[in-house]
Amino acid sequence: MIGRLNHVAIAVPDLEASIAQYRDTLGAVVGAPQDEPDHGVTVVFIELPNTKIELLYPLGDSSPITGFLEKNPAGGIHHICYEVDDILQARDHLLAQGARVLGTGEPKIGAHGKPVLFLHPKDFNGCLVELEQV
Ligand SMILES: C[C@@H](C(=O)O)C(=O)SCCNC(=O)CCNC(=O)[C@H](O)C(C)(C)COP(=O)(O)OP(=O)(O)OC[C@H]1O[C@@H](n2cnc3c(N)ncnc32)[C@H](O)[C@@H]1OP(=O)(O)O
Ligand SMILES: [Co+2]
Repeated sequence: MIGRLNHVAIAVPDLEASIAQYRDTLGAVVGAPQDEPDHGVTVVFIELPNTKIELLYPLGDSSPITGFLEKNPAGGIHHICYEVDDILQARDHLLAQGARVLGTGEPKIGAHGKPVLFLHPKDFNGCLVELEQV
């Protein structure tokens, strides 16, 4: 059911410093910061030849990454995103398997303009999973 790795997301405490580090120290192609108010984050995509890195920084008063950054003040890997062909079919299969789909259970439009869903990290070895329909 899951396909390609779409991105690995890293929550960061200082977005400008992380942008400079990926661009100047690691020599990567770094995109412009993009506010995602529906998700409570500002994102920056870093294009790698085989996948993307998504830098995450809190946006607004109730960002879903605030608690994570409090527990991990230096930042850390926050989630991985797998591609799926049919997100509703994937969701229904996962629910039938006993996995917990976060939020309302209905896909939201993600940073690439495509439907996304999140799965509870406690159901996947402590790893928050995002699914993106491509
Ligand atoms: C724009 C879009 C895109 O790419 O298109 C995005 O990615 S938006 C990316 C941002 N959006 C999201 O993350 C949406 C989905 N996330 C959520 O609904 C939430 O962040 C939860 C994953 C449910 C966590 O919520 P919250 O921090 O309030 O819960 P909590 O502090 O009570 O945490 C419950 C337990 O889960 C653990 N926990 C929390 N966040 C975690 C993470 N990212 N990875 C692994 N474990 C995590 C906590 O340490 C805790 O474990 P212990 O009990 O053992 O201490
Ligand atoms: Co993501």
